[in-house]
Amino acid sequence: MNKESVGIVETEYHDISNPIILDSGETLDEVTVAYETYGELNKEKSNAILICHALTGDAHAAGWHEGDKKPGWWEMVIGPGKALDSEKYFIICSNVLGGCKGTTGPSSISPKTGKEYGVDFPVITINDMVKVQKELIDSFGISQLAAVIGGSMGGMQVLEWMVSYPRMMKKAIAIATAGRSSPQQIAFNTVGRQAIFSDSKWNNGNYYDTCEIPSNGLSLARMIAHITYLSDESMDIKFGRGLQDKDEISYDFSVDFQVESYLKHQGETFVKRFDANSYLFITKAVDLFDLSANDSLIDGFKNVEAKIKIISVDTDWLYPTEQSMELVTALNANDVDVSFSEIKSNYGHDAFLLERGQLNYIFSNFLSENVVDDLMIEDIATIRENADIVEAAKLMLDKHLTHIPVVTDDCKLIGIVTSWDLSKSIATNSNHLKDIMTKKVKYCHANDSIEEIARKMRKFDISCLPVVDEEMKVLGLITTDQISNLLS
Ligand SMILES: CC(=O)SCCNC(=O)CCNC(=O)[C@H](O)C(C)(C)COP(=O)(O)OP(=O)(O)OC[C@H]1O[C@@H](n2cnc3c(N)ncnc32)[C@H](O)[C@@H]1OP(=O)(O)O
Ligand SMILES: N[C@@H](CCO)C(=O)O
Repeated sequence: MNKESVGIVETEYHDISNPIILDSGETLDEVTVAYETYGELNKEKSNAILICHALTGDAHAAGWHEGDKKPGWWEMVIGPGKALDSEKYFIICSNVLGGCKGTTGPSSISPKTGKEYGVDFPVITINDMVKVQKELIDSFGISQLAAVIGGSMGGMQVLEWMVSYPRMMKKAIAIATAGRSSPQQIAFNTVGRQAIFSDSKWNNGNYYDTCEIPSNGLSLARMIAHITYLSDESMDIKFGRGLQDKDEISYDFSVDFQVESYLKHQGETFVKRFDANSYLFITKAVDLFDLSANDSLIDGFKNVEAKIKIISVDTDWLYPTEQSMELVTALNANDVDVSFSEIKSNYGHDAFLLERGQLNYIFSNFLSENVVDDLMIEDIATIRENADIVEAAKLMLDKHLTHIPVVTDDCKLIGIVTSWDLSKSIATNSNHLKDIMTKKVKYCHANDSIEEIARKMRKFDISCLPVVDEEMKVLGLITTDQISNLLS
């Protein structure tokens, strides 16, 4: 552990009080969500980032569980000073619905039968997983996430969030993923499921009260899947045609090659950490994933509002760059603010779990943005509503101003007066500020992004916005000149 880590963490549990109505039409009662958080939620509840995990991940994304030898699975990007900085953001990661790491899944006890669900667990979708995450986010009283981020199946959840809850996030990053599962992706998952079904110990999903689990089937499913997470190049670099613990080939069916031993190891370690029935339900959810509407991703993305980053990996043949480009094209067609980055890596699909430098760089560039607070002028003149026009004109001349916020005695914004309004007063022969000021004044908040308010100013053709707090008290002003200076 070092100072860049969030340190010792614990998984927490949230019980959802209402039933979850699933896409299949079935309902799930008494759903529990396992989650972890890193950092502090700020007063405005505006700094939360939701991390969505991939197929076999869990809520433990960062830090260390007491006694563990390895940190959480995305330790490389989460922690003090990293792109997902726990000193700046409140980071939440939860285990998905259907999982086996604390959130309700097939190995949980059904409240109806008092026994493990097994294959009586309802078929779930990525949308159902996101519904459960939304319940967790609501329980914190968070009305908008600063960002939702995830890779692979986590990226599918990100895309689902963008479509199902378009106003619930400011930004979204979807990595090594697709808007709909391709036939090849479905094919690999179905072979994995068949491997489990063909293990007699699977016993139609009823193995929880026996001491035998379908380890052969599950480990075979993982070995097949794991090949798709690597690239030919990375296998060649890691193993070549190297032999495992021998100098000569053995002319039998024992393990000869390092790659055989490696895959065996991946299969064996997987069965110690994952439930076979969860594997069935989660891979099925991935297969069913399809965000297109009328067979078109352009139609599917028509309501997206967040600012989006799509990331692919150049050697990922499971979720190839072309699928990411399909997302970018569909988002662009909807005028969504979307950008794209391709990670250069020989790791293949799993690069999103390994490429520390590139991920930190892309994330921090995308997440860091200037907010109004960084730029606004704080030392500003204000004027009371009952002031006369001469007083406003003198103030403008003395302080070289073109805009003065009009405020109540306790400094709450009620209007704005501009040099143009003063010229108007001569033409209309008005003496009182309240007759000429703009009463329906547009304003912004200190934590609004510069991009957002620049758009607002362009839309309403205004050159200056008062900045107010939650009680409408004036904190400062921001002008188009400042924004132009920043951009130049
Ligand atoms: C995304 C989420 O949400 S979390 C889920 C992600 N986690 C996983 O998928 C866990 C399993 N996957 C892996 O380990 C993945 O390969 C990664 C991406 C996480 C790690 O990749 P890398 O650091 O490149 O590790 P690599 O693929 O080389 O595997 C290392 C393991 O293989 C073992 N290994 C390496 N060579 C051999 C060999 N010739 N024979 C047997 N075992 C071998 C290592 O001892 C090590 O074992 P350990 O993990 O039990 O300590
Ligand atoms: N290897 C990762 C990524 C799969 O997409 C996992 O098992 O979750």
